[in-house]
Amino acid sequence: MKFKMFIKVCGITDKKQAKQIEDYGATHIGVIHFEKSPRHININKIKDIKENLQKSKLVAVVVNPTEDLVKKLLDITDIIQFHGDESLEFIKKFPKERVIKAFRIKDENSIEKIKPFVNENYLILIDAYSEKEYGGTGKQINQKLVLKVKNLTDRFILSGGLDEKNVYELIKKYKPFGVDASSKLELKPGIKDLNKVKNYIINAKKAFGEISE
Ligand SMILES: O=C(O)c1ccccc1N[C@@H]1O[C@H](COP(=O)(O)O)[C@@H](O)[C@H]1O
Repeated sequence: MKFKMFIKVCGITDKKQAKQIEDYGATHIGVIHFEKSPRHININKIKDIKENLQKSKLVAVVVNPTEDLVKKLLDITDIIQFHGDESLEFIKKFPKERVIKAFRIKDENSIEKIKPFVNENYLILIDAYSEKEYGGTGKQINQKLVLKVKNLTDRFILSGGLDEKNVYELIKKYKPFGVDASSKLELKPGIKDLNKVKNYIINAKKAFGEISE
């Protein structure tokens, strides 16, 4: 299925919240399967969330997983978001249309690492770099580096510190293929503030021209 726009809300741990966020119009719902994250949920909880969704795609976020784990997650979700240091060789083992490769953008060298994936037409996501955590930090990427990614490809998902207040402006500025937000929309890790989520989705839809301003 092709999406006209890509609006993802990540770090969901509760099936009722997942359904509500789908009803607000998110095209993608993200769950974290990484034990070191405060948003980690197990396979059974992921299945529960998937069963409760109708229109949106379920994305499993993983960090340096084994091949077996990815296969297990592909059976119960739609897309795998590789958010660690996975090699191109490793992610080539899985169907390209079901893969998002995330990059934590620190400096020019980070941009170089993206190139082979862009050349092979992978859908990429860019997030801010943190020394301590792999993601979900609420930090934004340096502007100049976002523009360098933009020079490489238009087909990228912008992430890192997005919320209901900045998403409109950031979409207008960088014209990404899609957006993704997590920690800035939370009441506490794993639990979303649904008002913020609703406004984030409305503002993203306005910026993508999906609804009138
Ligand atoms: O959210 C997490 O805990 C997490 C853990 C490990 C890898 C990725 C994680 N989240 C991803 O981080 C980005 C940005 O999040 P934020 O909006 O800045 O909080 C997003 O793609 C999440 O999927």
